[in-house]
Amino acid sequence: MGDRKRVCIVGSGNWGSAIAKVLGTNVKTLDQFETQINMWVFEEDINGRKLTEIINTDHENVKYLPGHKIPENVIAIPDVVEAAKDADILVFVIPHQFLPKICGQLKSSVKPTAVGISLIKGFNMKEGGGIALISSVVEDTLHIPCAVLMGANIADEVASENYCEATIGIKQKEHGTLLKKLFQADYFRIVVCEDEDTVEICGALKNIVAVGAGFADGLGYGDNTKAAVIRLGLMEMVKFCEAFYHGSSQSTFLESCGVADLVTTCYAGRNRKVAEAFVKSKKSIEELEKEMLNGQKLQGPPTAEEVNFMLKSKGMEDRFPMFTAVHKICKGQLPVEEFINCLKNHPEHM
Ligand SMILES: NC(=O)C1=CN([C@@H]2O[C@H](COP(=O)(O)OP(=O)(O)OC[C@H]3O[C@@H](n4cnc5c(N)ncnc54)[C@H](O)[C@@H]3O)[C@@H](O)[C@H]2O)C=CC1
Ligand SMILES: O=C(CO)COP(=O)(O)O
Repeated sequence: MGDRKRVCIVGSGNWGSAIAKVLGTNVKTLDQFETQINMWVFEEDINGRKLTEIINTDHENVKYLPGHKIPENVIAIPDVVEAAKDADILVFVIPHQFLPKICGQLKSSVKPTAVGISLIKGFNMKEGGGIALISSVVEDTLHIPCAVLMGANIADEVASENYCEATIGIKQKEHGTLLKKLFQADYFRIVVCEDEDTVEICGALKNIVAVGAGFADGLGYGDNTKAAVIRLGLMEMVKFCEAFYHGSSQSTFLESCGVADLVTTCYAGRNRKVAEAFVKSKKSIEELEKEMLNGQKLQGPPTAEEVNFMLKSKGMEDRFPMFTAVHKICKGQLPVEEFINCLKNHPEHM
């Protein structure tokens, strides 16, 4: 029993709650893990009841994943330090903009032998310029290794147990087998890949492309246009890895974290949906996020801003016309009607 690993899920939004279902179910039958999983919940009041109390009593996250039960061995805890203090495996799954603050709170309390895995899609802007991977924020702040899990994983579909795949990116091969055991289910198939940076960058960048796909939908273009947006987006993702993260393997883009996540998000994700409404309603992205997502967060627009922060500082905006146009449109610096024009002279066509 002493060797059983304790798991803590840091986050309980739409994806956090779906993954709690996967992990809570898995640990009940695996002797490598303790059967209780702590889940940190950003506390809020829902019709006079605390969300932690609702999850611990009714076993459902009624706000962020309604209609799906969370196993009763997943315990919701409102204090992140308390939730994480004995954990051997920390699963990070919160909107990326909140991660630095949470890591700051955890800084001096996580086990030095713990291992992290980030399911978070986005980057972190560095104070002195440039951007950092979310996994490296975890590693640098908590001084533990951090793997990533990315894939074509719309949370509600995973919670419904519809067959899908995901990619674990991990540099420390020795932890890969254990993490795969923890996450893999009959309907959720995992491939472990050592090209961790590329896996993570794919997950972050595809949300920018999804915003572009939503713009194309909102402007009334059809499926050929959407396919072109997806393809050019993929080319920019590949080029981004070549320019800034050496050693990417082309085959990583063929894993679930690459092409598959792009496709699912460009057809069925929240970024696509809100971007389409942005074109049709003329409201701001911020207003629409509040109106349409009931507390869930978009990762595409802030990621476009983070990427632009770096591209602009390096004078490289022209080499990434889609990433640049998405950012400028979200910020009101470019009319959305110009989106397709920005793609007509893409470096891919020169
Ligand atoms: N939802 C999905 O289908 C998928 C999401 N992801 C990624 O997983 C990450 C987490 O996404 P979701 O679980 O969907 O989150 P979400 O979009 O449901 O966000 C809501 C969560 O953020 C929390 N929150 C709100 N304000 C906060 C604050 N100030 N500090 C800390 N937390 C706060 C809320 O309590 C809630 O748990 C994101 O990076 C997302 O891109 C990845 C794959 C699928
Ligand atoms: O990352 C996702 C699917 O893998 C979810 O994308 P959205 O945040 O656009 O819903």
